[in-house]
Amino acid sequence: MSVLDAIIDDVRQDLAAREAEVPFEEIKQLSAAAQPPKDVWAALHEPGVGVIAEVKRRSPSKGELADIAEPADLAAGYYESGARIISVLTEQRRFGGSLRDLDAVRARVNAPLLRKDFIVSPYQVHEARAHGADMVLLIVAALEQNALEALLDRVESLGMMALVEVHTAEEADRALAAGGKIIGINARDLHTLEVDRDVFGRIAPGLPAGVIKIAESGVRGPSDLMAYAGSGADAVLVGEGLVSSDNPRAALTQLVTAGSHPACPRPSRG
Ligand SMILES: O=C(O)c1ccccc1NCC(=O)[C@H](O)[C@H](O)COP(=O)(O)O
Repeated sequence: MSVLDAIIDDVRQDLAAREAEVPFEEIKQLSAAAQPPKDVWAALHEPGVGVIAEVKRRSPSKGELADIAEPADLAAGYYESGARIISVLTEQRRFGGSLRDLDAVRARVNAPLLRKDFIVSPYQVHEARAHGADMVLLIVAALEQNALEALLDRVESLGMMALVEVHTAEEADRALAAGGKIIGINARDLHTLEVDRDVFGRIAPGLPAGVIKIAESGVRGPSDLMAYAGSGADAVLVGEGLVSSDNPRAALTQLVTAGSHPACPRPSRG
C-alpha cells in the first residue's frame, strides 16, 4: 500500500467519526450559514508570482517540522508578509492539523484560506466551507474521475475554488477534463514521497494559457521560486521552507520580494 493509500484509509475512518457527530444535513446548513467565500481567483491574478504560505506542523516525509502553538499568529504573519492565500493543513494523524486550526486562522486573518486535506467526500467540502475555507485541495491521484468531477462541482456550487493537484501528465489531462481551473503540480510523489522539482517544468507548458499553474513542494528559497517562475508558475505553495525557518515572516518576505522582482519571469495567464 502506498503512503497516499494509507493516508486515505485513515482519513475515511476519521471522517466517519465526524459524520457520526455532525450529520450531513447539519454540516450543509453550517456551510450555508458561513460568511461568503473570499475571491481566490482575484488573489491569484495579482501581479507577479504569488506565494501560498502553509501552516504545517509535521509531515510523513520529514516528521516534526515546527511546534506551532498558535496557527493564527503564524498565519497573520504570513498575511502581513504578503502571502496571497494561506494554506491550513487540517489532517490530524500525519500532519498534526485540525479544523480548529482552520477556525483559528479564519477568525484572525482576512486572506483567502485553502483547506489542505485529503478530500474524498462532499461532506468534507461542506465542512471546509463551514469552517471558513475559500478553496479546497482535490488530489487527482486520490480520486476516481467521476468523484473528482462531482467534488469539483460541489466546491464551485458553494462559491469556493478547487486547487486540483497533479503529479503526472495523465493526471493533468484528468484535471483539465474535470474542469479544473487552478492546477497544482506537486513535485512530491504522494505514493513514494520523492520530490522532483523538474516535474513542474515537464507538465506546466502543456496546460492551457487560461489555467492558473501552481508549483507545490520543494520551495526552500527565492532561487526555487525563480526556477518555477521560469517554467510558467503563477504561484508557489510553500510549507516546510517557511515553518522550519528561524523566522518564517522573513523567509516569506524573501519569497514575495523575489516573486515581484522585475527579474522574475512574469506569469502569462492568457
Ligand atoms: O509533505 C509530505 O510529506 C506529504 C506526504 C504525503 C502527502 C502530502 C504531503 N504533503 C502535502 C503537500 O503537498 C505539501 O505540504 C505542500 O506542497 C508544501 O510542500 P513543502 O513546501 O515541501 O513542505
